[in-house]
Amino acid sequence: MSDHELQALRVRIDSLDEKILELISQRARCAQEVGRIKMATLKEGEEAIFYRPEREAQVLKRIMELNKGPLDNEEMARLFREIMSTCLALEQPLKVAYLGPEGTFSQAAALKHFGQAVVSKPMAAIDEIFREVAAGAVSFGVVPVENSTEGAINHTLDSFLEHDLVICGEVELRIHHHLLVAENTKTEKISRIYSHAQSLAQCRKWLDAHYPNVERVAVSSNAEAAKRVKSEWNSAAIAGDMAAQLYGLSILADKIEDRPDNSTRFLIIGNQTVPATGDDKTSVIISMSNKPGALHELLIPFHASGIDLTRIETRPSRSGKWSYVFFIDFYGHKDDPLVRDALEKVAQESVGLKVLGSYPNAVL
Ligand SMILES: C=C(O[C@@H]1C=C(C(=O)O)C=C[C@H]1O)C(=O)O
Repeated sequence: MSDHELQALRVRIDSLDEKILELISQRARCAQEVGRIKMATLKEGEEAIFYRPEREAQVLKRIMELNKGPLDNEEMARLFREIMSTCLALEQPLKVAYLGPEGTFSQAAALKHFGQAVVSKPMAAIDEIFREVAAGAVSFGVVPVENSTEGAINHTLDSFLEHDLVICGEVELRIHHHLLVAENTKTEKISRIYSHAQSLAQCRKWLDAHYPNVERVAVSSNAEAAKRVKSEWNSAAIAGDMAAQLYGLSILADKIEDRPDNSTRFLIIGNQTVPATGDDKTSVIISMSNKPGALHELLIPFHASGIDLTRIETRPSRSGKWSYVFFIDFYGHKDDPLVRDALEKVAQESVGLKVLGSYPNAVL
């Protein structure tokens, strides 16, 4: 390519950037106007809700449908995710609590879901995230709920039994673990590997093959593991890209998770119920009396209405020895007539039914 052609393309890019700049500014002014109308139409005692998860899901889906390349749909949606996040911050910066410290996968999930313009607040434990949201100190919380290799995150499920919060969204994150070391680590003398118990479990086979005799130490988070390695010459950590960058560690072995599709699903918890988008999921907790065939009976109304269950998890109910509650997720919104019918029947059969929330199916 001649210099002349290159120069012409750069002039073209400059002119396109000017148009993009003008369009983004116009879009931001529209979002500001939406905010102004929301404030003006507020009834007495009502709190303004600027963030609309259902609307954001629709905007992203539409962009993915309209996209003709060369950027793939996910990349394009991610750019729009950031534009929306920044526009929303003009109305009101969202405060979001996640499982800290900084650099955890929970933080990565929060930023993936809400975009970089949120104010994110690290919490020390899952239960504290629930409390922070319940107290109104943050608008939303991000909590891990299941991992494709290791299954349910029981702390999160149990917290739903103790708090009255609404699930407003979900986000799935591919989890890539790396073996990380600090500058001063003697890599041939590693005698200890730190990580969160979940991550150690997700890399069990790799560790058995490569470091069978090294002590595995479970700590409160991957980021905490990364932090510790900074000051110990004989240890390594298992954590992700964010923690590696944040704590200035280098990658001794990358993508060491046993399953290549290793992913974690996170839930967004808040106080607002989310209207239907036409592509939603619902999560419920059901307690049944402890009698033979209880689970079968409970599932009949879902089956009869053709509702597609995506997950069922059992936990001790905490209200009696050997009594259980079921966490069930399914496609559909609680206001869909079919879902409403099925839930009414389930309520009749069960001891207790609690709808945790209906929310848009994860777009990104
Ligand atoms: C602009 C709005 O408010 C927020 C910003 C959005 C955006 O930038 O597209 C979308 C939904 C809301 O989170 C709206 O409700 O439409």
